[in-house]
Amino acid sequence: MGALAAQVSAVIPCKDEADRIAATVRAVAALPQVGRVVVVDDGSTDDTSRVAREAGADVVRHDRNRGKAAALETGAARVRELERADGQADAVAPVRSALLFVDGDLQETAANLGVLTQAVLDGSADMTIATLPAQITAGGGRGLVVNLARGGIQHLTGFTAVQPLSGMRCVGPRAFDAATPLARGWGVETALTVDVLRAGLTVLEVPCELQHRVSGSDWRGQLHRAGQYRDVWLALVARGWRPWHRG
Ligand SMILES: O=c1ccn([C@@H]2O[C@H](COP(=O)(O)OP(=O)(O)O[C@H]3O[C@H](CO)[C@@H](O)[C@H](O)[C@H]3O)[C@@H](O)[C@H]2O)c(=O)[nH]1
Ligand SMILES: O=C(O)[C@H](O)COP(=O)(O)O
Repeated sequence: MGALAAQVSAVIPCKDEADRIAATVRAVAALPQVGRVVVVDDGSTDDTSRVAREAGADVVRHDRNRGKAAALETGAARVRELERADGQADAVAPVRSALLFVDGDLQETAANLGVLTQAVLDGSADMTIATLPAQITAGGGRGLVVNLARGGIQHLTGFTAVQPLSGMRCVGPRAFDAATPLARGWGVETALTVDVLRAGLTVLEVPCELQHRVSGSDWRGQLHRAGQYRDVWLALVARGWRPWHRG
């Protein structure tokens, strides 16, 4: 592994992404900054693990579905385990790489994630967050979850996030420590932003040409949003947000 590639480790949480994960893994692995790609199969009922392994990822599997935040924690722990093993082999103290959190459904567009790493590696930000362009497929949301997350983050930190739910992030070691243990489920991104800012660290949103699978307006999509709303709400309340006290 070259010096540049040792600096970033990708963690890809996945639930039933067998159709998309191979392209995502290959695109991320080809980024010159990325030294490892860890896929966490979060209790998929399809072939996600096998396909990810065949595409070249290190794969860890949850026996049952535990949610995105748990998958990210498992992936981060796996990265540190691999780093410790490397350190022992080389008889040097392990270097903690920055973590690149990547959703499994980005496919080839994950090749554009390199722009997230620069500010973290040069020390000008502790965490970067990708902002996505308009998506080719229209989504079915009304902005309820996004507005909840944006308003809560703003209230708790003063920071206005353009895309507060975006899961594509490059997280430096100090930022990850500040946000650990991660908030559960879909609350993880909102809580990461709050915790990292409250630790006095720097967060930067970076435009990134990504396309992902958007949630529709059918019952499945709305159920998904209800879960997102619950987890974001819980993460904000756990951090002291009290919407019922606002005058
Ligand atoms: O129980 C689960 C469910 C999903 N995933 C994976 O998590 C990623 C994001 O899930 P997805 O269904 O694509 O989320 P979105 O509806 O697109 O959600 C948006 O909002 C989420 C926060 O609510 C963020 O995590 C996402 O990055 C952002 O794209 C994907 O790789 C999934 O396979 C898990 O690991 N475990
Ligand atoms: O579709 C989306 O953008 C997310 O699921 C969030 O939903 P929202 O539109 O209700 O904020």
